[in-house]
Amino acid sequence: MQVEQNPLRYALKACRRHFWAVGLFSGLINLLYLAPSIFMLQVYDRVVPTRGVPTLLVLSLILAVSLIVFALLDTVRIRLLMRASLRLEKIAASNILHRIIGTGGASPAQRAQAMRDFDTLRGTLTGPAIIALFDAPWAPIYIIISWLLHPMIGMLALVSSLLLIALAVASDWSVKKSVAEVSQRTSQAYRSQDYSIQASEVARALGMREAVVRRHLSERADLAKRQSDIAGNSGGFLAATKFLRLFLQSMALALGAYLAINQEISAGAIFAASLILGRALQPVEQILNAMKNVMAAQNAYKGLDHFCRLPDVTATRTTLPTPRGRIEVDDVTVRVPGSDRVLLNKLSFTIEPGTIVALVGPSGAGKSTLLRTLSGGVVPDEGEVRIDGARLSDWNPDELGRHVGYMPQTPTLFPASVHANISRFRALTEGGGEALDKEVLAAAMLAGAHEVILRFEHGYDTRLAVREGGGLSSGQRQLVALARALFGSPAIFYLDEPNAHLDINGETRLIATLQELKARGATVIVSTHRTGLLQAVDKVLLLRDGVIQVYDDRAKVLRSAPPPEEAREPGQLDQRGHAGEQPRAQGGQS
Ligand SMILES: Nc1ncnc2c1ncn2[C@@H]1O[C@H](COP(=O)(O)OP(=O)(O)OP(=O)(O)O)[C@@H](O)[C@H]1O
Repeated sequence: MQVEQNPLRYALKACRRHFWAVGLFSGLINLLYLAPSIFMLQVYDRVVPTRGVPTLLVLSLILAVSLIVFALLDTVRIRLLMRASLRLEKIAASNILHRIIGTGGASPAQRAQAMRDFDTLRGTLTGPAIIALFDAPWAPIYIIISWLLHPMIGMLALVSSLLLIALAVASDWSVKKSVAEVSQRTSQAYRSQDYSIQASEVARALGMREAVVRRHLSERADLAKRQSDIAGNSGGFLAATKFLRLFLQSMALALGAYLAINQEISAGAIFAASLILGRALQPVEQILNAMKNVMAAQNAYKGLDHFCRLPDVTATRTTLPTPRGRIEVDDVTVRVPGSDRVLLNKLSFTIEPGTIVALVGPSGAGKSTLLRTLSGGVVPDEGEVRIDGARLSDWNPDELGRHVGYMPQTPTLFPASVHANISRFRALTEGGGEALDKEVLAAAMLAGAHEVILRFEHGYDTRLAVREGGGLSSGQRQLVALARALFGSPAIFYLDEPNAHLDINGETRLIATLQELKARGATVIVSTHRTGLLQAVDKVLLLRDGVIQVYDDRAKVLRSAPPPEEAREPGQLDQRGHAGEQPRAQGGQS
């Protein structure tokens, strides 16, 4: 039997029993809905003509019991749907979150949308839309009963149902495209608004507030216009449906009266016909009322189903031994997603375990892209990266991540304590304790971050704020990120400009850290624009426009004299990776 890879479909399949039960209960509920109509029929046709009070009592009792059972079944039906919603959360949420956090094949926007889509679907499972959908298939019962009352009443019920269904389909068809467009634009607008909130300080400082507000206002005005167009359109259909339902219900009464005058049906059947027809048309009206939710759920399902077709990042892989740190890059090409623009062009090189390599080159050369590719953040379009002979895709990402110390150019710390950040949230998966504290301290000390952290308001327990920078200076963030990279003594390090915000003391300390890593036999690739770090490295890899210009021993690269026409700041590497006269002094560590 083929195992379902798509977590959404798998979870929905796992809820199949709930849905079958809800379907069955819906059938019983809809049968019991007939009780008041039958009661009315009996009262008019049996009780009134015979003046049978005992019969009335018995009928009232039967009606009361039927309605109590009806209410109980309705409660159970809602509970079943709630359970299905919880089950969906239990089965699929973890896998979807893993994909959102762990997949490289989707844009940030798609990933942000995926969980919202999932919540929309879960919400729909407990809302009125789903009840209407489950009631709709039972509408034929009412048509059959109407037919039993009289074929003409049955015909009226059938035609009325078809009319209302046609209206529902037309309504769906007329707004479907705009609803999908508006929901996409709404999420884009929220994202761009979030971004502006983050960048509001810059906007204020540069006098851009008015312009930024105008930009969002025009986005909002466009959205509001589209939303009101949709609401107007759907409102028209809804009003037409209400009119038709009330009119047809009265027509059923009129037809009943006509048939009664001709003595084709009883007096009680007149009212029963009207009630039953009303009930037959109700689900269609309910669906139209809940159309917005139904469409949102449809779009959410489509989006999420598409997202869940991306490769499963939770797939189990064979555990490989701790890597020694041999990195092979074989013919790796990386392009801008969805474009032909090449960022890294057929790169091939090998780094032996225990080697420290400086990655240099002008801005935009592709250094960060290369480090992101090595760390698995970017999947190459061609070629492959191997660690100790195994392709990156053969490693379990979490297991390999434990042996990797990656420090991105923007430190990206999480809004949690400094301790939790450095320990990579290890306490959540393996529990905290003294051993973990020791490891955190060791990493912070090796990074030269210990004294800096002790000066924070609550030391290692200082919580980073949920805002850009988390309340730390750039240099402090970089030190904490370096400590996080060093945590757990990894075998491989990818450090992206770790000295960009460090003062001269910080840089000296970083050189000592690199030397310590070398002594431990770690493999390090460190990108830098400054000459200071070069004294601690074995090799230099010069990248320009995504192509390797030079990859050789440090001594050889530095021996070749810089061309006189390329003037540069002292301490700054030139475009060919050549060093200036002296390291550039930085301001005090912030
Ligand atoms: N997601 C992306 N989409 C489009 N272009 C990208 C993307 N990521 C990087 N680039 C482009 O790739 C090129 C290399 O960028 P990268 O950040 O790797 O350079 P870098 O050598 O690290 O530069 P710097 O020294 O300034 O940090 C740049 O031209 C950049 O515009």
